[in-house]
Amino acid sequence: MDTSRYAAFPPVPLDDRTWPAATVTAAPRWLSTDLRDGNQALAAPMSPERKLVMFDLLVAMGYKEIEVGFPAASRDDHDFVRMIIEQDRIPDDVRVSVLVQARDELIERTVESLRGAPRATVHLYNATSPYFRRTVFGTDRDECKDMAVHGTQVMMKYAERLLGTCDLGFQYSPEHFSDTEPDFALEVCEAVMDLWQPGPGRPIILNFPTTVERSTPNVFADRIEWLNRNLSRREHVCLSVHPHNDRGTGVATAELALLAGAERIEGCLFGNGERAGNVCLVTLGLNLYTQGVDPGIDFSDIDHVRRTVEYCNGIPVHPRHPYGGDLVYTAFSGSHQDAIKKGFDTVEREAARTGADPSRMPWRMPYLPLDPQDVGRTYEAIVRISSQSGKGGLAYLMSARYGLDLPRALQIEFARHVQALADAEGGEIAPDRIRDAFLREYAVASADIPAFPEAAGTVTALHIDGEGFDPGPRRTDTVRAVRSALAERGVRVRVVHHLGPAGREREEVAVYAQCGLDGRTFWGAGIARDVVSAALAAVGAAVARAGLRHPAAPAGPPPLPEVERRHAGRSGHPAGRPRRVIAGR
Ligand SMILES: CC(=O)SCCNC(=O)CCNC(=O)[C@H](O)C(C)(C)COP(=O)(O)OP(=O)(O)OC[C@H]1O[C@@H](n2cnc3c(N)ncnc32)[C@H](O)[C@@H]1OP(=O)(O)O
Ligand SMILES: CC(C)C(=O)C(=O)O
Repeated sequence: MDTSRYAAFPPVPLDDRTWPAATVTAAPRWLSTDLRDGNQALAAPMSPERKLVMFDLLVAMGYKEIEVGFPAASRDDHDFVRMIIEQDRIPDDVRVSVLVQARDELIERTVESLRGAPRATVHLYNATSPYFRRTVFGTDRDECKDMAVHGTQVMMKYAERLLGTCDLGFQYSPEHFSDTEPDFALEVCEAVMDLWQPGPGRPIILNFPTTVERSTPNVFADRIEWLNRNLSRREHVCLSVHPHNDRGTGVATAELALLAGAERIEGCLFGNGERAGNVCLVTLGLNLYTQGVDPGIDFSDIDHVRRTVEYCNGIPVHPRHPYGGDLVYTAFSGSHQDAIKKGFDTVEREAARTGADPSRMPWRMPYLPLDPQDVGRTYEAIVRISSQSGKGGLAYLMSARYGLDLPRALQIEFARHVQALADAEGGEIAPDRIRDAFLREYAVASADIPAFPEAAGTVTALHIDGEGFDPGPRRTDTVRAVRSALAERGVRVRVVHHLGPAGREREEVAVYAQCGLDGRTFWGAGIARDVVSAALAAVGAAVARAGLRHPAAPAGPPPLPEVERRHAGRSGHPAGRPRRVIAGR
C-alpha cells in the first residue's frame, strides 16, 4: 500500500480555542435526514409506503425538524412531499425541509412542492471546496460564491409565491465545508446572509457538513469555533453541523462541534447515509441521556425503532451498534459477568436496606453504561454463556433467570461442568440447557434418605435460598424444623446458611446441601414449596450422587421441570429475578 498517495489534513490555526473546556448541558436541535441523505444512499430508495413509515416513526420519537426529500430528484420524492402536505400529516410542532442544488429550474420545482405547507424550510447547497470548484464546477472563488448568491436570489423569488400561506425558512450549506478554506466558507455564508437578511423573526440556518470526513474531530471543532466567533448576525444564525462518518468518528465530530458552538445536528437513525453513513442520531441522543441530559427524543423502545429503520432502509443494524444492537447489553466473558452480577447484588442489597425502588436508583453498573430497561430491553440477555464465561456469569444466570442463588463453592463446582460442556460443544449454551444440566447433576431424584450412613457422613452445610425474607424468629423456627426433620433420619447438620437478602418474596425454597460422605464432598439441591421438603430432597440428592442411593429410589435424572420466567417490570427487582423458582415440584 502506497501512503505517498495521501496527504495529511491541514490543521486550523486556532491557538486560543475554548471548546476543550466546554461541557454540553442541553440537547441541540436535531434534524433527521433519513428521508433525504439516508434515502439517497440506498441501493433501492424507500418506496412511498416505507417513507411514510419512517416519517411517522420520526414524528413519534419527537424529531421536530425532518428533511423529507429532494423534490426535484424524482417523481417519488416530489409526490411524497405533496402527500404529507395534502394529507395534513405534518404535526403543528414539526417543520419539514427539502434540499435543492443552486440551479434555477430545480429551485422552482422544489419551492412549488411546498405549496400548502403551513411551515417548511428550503435547504440550498453548493460545494465550496477548492477541489470541487476546480473539478466539478470549473469556477473560481467568486463564481462559486455567485452560485450560492444566485441560488438564494432565485429561491427568494419563488418563495414569494408562498407568501402569506407558508412560514418559509431558509437553510444554506457550503457542501464540503470541511475541505473548504474557512475564510472562503465564511465569505460565501456572509454573501448569502446579505441577501436573506436574517434578523428578529427571520432566522437562517447555516449548516456546515463534513461531506466527506477527512480529519480528526478536533480539527472540525476548531473550524466551528472559528466560525462561531466570526459569523456576523450570530444571534439570528442557527449554527448547524452535518457530520458524515468516513473515518468512523462522526459521533465525536458532532459532539466536539457542540462544544465549539454548534446548535443543531443533522443525522440519521443508526447512521444510515452516504458511504460510511451520516452521524447516528441514536448514539448522539443516548450519549446525552447517559450524561443526565434529556435528548428530547423518545428511545424507550429501541427495538421498535431499530426494526422500523431496518424495514425502511432494507439494511440490518449491526449487532454491536451502540445502544440498539442486539448484543450491546450482553456479556459473554467471565470477568464482565462476574462484575455485573456483583453490581446487581449491590443494587439489590441497597434497595432492601433503603426501601428504594431499584428502577429509580442512580444507574451504576459494571460494563453497562445504560440501564437496558430504559430503552425497553430486559435483563434477560445481559449474561450469555460460552467457553469464555465463568462462575459469576453462571451464578447471575441461575439467579436472575431461575431464582437459584447458588452458594459460592457450588458455583465453582458447577462452572466446571458447564465449562466441560462448552469445550465439548463450542458456541453458546442456551440458558435452559444450563438449568437442565444443573438439575440433572444436582437435583438427583431421591425421595428419601434412609441410606444416609450415619457413621460415614454428615451435612457440612445447608444453604437455604429463599427464606431470606425473615431475619427474625421465623427464620430460627425454620432452622429448627429442618434440623429436627433431618435428625429424625439420623442426619446431623453442622451449619445452616441463608442466601439472598431480606425482603425478597419467594414462592419456592431451594436448599443446597454440602455433605461430607466417605471422606469426600457431595452437593445436592432440593427445590420445594416448604423448606423441610427442600432440605430432605437436597440431602437425598447428595447421598444419591455419592452413589449411596437407596435401593427403592428411582434411578436417573428427574423429569425436567417447567420454569416460570418473570421479568421484573420497571419497578421490579433490578435483576429481574423470578419469585417462583421452579414450578411443579
Ligand atoms: C452531499 C450531498 O448529499 S448533496 C445531495 C445529493 N443528492 C442527490 O444528488 C440526489 C438527487 N439528485 C438528483 O436526482 C439529480 O442529481 C438531479 C435531478 C438533482 C440533477 O440531475 P441532472 O441534471 O441529470 O444531472 P447531475 O446530477 O449529473 O448534475 C450535475 C450537474 O449539477 C451541477 N451541480 C451539482 N451540485 C450542484 C449544486 N449544489 N448547485 C449547482 N449545481 C450543481 C454539476 O456541476 C453538474 O453540472 P454540469 O451538468 O454543468 O456539469
Ligand atoms: C447537502 C449537504 C448538507 C450534504 O448532504 C453533505 O454535505 O453531506
